[in-house]
Amino acid sequence: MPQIKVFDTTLRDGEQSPGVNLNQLEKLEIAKQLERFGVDIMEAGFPASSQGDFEGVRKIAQTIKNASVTGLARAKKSDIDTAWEALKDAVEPRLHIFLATSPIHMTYKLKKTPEEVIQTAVEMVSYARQKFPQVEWSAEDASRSDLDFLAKIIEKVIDAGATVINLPDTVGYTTPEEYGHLFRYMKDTVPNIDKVTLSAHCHDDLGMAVANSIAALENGAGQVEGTINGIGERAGNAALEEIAVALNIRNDKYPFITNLVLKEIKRTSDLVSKLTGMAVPANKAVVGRNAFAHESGIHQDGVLKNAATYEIITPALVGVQSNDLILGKHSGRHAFKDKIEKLGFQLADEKLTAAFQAFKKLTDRKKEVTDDDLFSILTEIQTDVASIKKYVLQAFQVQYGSSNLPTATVALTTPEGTRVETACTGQGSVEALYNTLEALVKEKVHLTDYQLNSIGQGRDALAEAHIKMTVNGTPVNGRGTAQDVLEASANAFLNAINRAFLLTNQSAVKETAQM
Ligand SMILES: CC(=O)SCCNC(=O)CCNC(=O)[C@H](O)C(C)(C)COP(=O)(O)OP(=O)(O)OC[C@H]1O[C@@H](n2cnc3c(N)ncnc32)[C@H](O)[C@@H]1OP(=O)(O)O
Ligand SMILES: CC(C)C(=O)C(=O)O
Repeated sequence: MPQIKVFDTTLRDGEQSPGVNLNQLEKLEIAKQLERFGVDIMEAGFPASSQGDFEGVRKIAQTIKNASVTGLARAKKSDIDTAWEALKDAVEPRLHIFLATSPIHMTYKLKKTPEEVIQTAVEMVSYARQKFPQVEWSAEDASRSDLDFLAKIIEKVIDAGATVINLPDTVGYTTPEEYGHLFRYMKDTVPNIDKVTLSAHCHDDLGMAVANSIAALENGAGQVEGTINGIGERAGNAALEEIAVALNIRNDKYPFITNLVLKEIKRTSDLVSKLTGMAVPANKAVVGRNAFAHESGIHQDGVLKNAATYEIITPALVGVQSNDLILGKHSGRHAFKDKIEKLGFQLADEKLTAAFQAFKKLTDRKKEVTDDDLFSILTEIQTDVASIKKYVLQAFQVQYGSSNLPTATVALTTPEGTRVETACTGQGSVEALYNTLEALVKEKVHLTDYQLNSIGQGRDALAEAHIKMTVNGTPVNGRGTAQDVLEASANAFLNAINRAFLLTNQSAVKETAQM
């Protein structure tokens, strides 16, 4: 059975989702989880696009040992040089250069003739090969490019040293039949095509990204690109977890193998959703909350008699477990450390102590502490930049009644260490709380989105709030977890402001990432 390579771009194309901004610690946590998931290549960012992206790619390149780390570059020497500085310490430095080949992109965006595009692509790939052992070249908007022009440029770029040729459906326009034909055509037409791996990269604008990716594999692609939960520019990219499970369950039809560890799917999906603030729709294939739920009587009856009547994927295959009860109130540090390592976390001593204290505090308030609860606490602590001065919630109280005006009283310590407190009203409890927090902080904030979810099930489930706001005009996300919804909301508000400090103080993230 042909082995195909899986190229994850959650940290680059996925991060291009509107409203997503990950800091370096968060990117590093996702990268470590992608390594556990078994991706062959991970695109860690676009190093020339910002100092933060450069540092994030560099840290991931230095840390990840079991996957090839790559970064994106335009067909420009300065982008390639910057990418080399970020990637040179990777186990197998790899560059991803793109240049558009469709008439509309060449004419209006690049303002280049087709001959100039060929010349630039050839020069830049050969320049990149002087540094990088692996160079992927992407013909941006390949699916709307002229087939013969595409065949010509691909042949020349391969001669210039490209090792992978990617044919993206950049705007999500193609159909499975057309996209399959594109790959077959290049296989049959380009004389030196067997020297390289062909790669598929699909967007979901018409809801066909996964089907198109699989059509490419059936027609000669040896690599498939996508993101976790299908996040990405506009309607997103092909969802890697869906491709992985489709290839596994329908191996009779799609006889390809990958290095992916399917039981890491759920955890990878949860982590990406939590850190990006992009909730997974309940009905999403493979990882949605309802993917394994059976609601109607006839289905339930069938499943009770034989689960295979209505279940083509077992929850265990993708790592969805019945929430095991875990450590309790009287558990000690050793058992706790053992458990968190099984959950895939490695915490430095200081963070381990903080995690243990948070766990103990939770056992006082919550009857059952589940793997999901622990995962949430540990992710928060692992991605906390302890060295930065920040706002800390000291205490709060909200008075709410159907016949009086909701009022919140809040006490905080400011980044300078001063305790401040005040009270404000609002139309509802959250508004009263947010008005009070806004009155206490110096920054000018504007809330643009607010979402509340529960982690796990049951009345005592932890609450998780995700918000989007602008802080002094800069868009940031915030998230907060607590047993109480209002406390989770307050934490999310302060988390957003504290994360905004990080955008202006990347060195603090760098120090913490080194711990
Ligand atoms: C299909 C994709 O997903 S491609 C990746 C898209 N991702 C991103 O754009 C996110 C990161 N981008 C950024 O931070 C910024 O756009 C930067 C730093 C890369 C560039 O910023 P700026 O220098 O301000 O340029 P801006 O983004 O406005 O315009 C892009 C320029 O790159 C050119 N360009 C676009 N693609 C390429 C390419 N593949 N190779 C060379 N030049 C290119 C455009 O023609 C334009 O050039 P011009 O200024 O001569 O008209
Ligand atoms: C850079 C390329 C591969 C891309 O993201 C696209 O074309 O969608």
